[in-house]
Amino acid sequence: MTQSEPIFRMEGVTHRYGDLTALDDIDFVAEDNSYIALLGPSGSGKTCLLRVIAGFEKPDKGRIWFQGRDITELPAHERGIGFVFQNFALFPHLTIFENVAFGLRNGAVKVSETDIADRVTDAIDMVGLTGLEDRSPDQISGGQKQRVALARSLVLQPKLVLLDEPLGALDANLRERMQIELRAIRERLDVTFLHVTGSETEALAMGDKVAVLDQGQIVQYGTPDAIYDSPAISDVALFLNRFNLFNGELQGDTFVGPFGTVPVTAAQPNKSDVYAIRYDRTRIFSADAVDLPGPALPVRYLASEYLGSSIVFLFETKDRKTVEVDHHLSLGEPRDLTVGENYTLSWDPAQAIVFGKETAR
Ligand SMILES: Nc1ncnc2c1ncn2[C@@H]1O[C@H](COP(=O)(O)OP(=O)(O)OP(=O)(O)O)[C@@H](O)[C@H]1O
Repeated sequence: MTQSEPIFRMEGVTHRYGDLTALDDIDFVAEDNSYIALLGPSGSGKTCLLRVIAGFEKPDKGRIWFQGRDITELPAHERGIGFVFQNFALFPHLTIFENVAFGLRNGAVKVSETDIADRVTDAIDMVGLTGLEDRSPDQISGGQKQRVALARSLVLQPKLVLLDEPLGALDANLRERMQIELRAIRERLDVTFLHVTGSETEALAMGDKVAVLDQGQIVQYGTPDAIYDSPAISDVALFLNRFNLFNGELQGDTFVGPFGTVPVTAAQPNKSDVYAIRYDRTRIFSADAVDLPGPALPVRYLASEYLGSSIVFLFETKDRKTVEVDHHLSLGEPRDLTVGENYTLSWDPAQAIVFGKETAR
């Protein structure tokens, strides 16, 4: 992948629905030829952001540039930005071939029948559907419909394609396969994909970069590694679903939490005081262990779940908060635990991330 000039840029974009600010002063840049995942919880403004970029909604404030041109006032059909909807939105009365050809036949620029045939054939080949051209949408599977929707967009040779939860309607197996295919298809074309998802696993697996949206603001934008290793605020750590988060109080260079008072060397600015430690960095000790690597959190063991390459252990603190430990099986067999028994959880304090209303002194 090459990272070059941004193909797309928005500055200060705000969009309101009545009193509700769905997009709040968003600055966002998308590089040419890259896969960007847009992650956020339900209602954070993901769809609204895509609709504003596509031109289906006009922002109340701010400007949008695409391929060096200000497109803020340009209607959707003149933007040259592709859009793949979650529900595929195929025309049921048209064949697969005609569904893919639709944009070429109905676009502003007249395209010859020979060119239509060539481009549609190429696009259908690109998404691996050669041979199914004459079927109708009700004669193909969900995954194949998704590919037709993608081919219909790619045939117009856009430089930016917006995908709104493109894998949301597929079952888990197919979703994983399509994740790999979507990345492979994009890599073969000189195109940027902006892929909206509510799934942190999907965002981290697919994006060259991930933008995290929260309450209409992009709160973090970086590589999956950077987001995973250093979430900017505690809400990002929460969406990632890989951190135990403890509320408490940051007092100068100590944090007072359910594990007692522990020293803190640095804290990230946040709306509240939160201590975060990753599931896979939390370790299990017996209740009376003394030789701990760091803080001591007393817990009761609840249950475990086998996930193939790791085992997830669930515990409960005294104030009934669930705490998770991920034990990767490459580290060897985990210890035997008894449901209902007390244990101590601990971790290397250097691996914790502390968020605070005031930064640590
Ligand atoms: N047409 C509309 N009129 C009024 N409010 C709207 C409209 N569309 C969206 N909203 C509101 O704007 C906010 C952002 O909505 P949006 O659909 O962009 O969220 P989302 O992140 O895509 O959520 P989801 O993952 O559930 O689809 C929400 O609070 C939503 O209720």
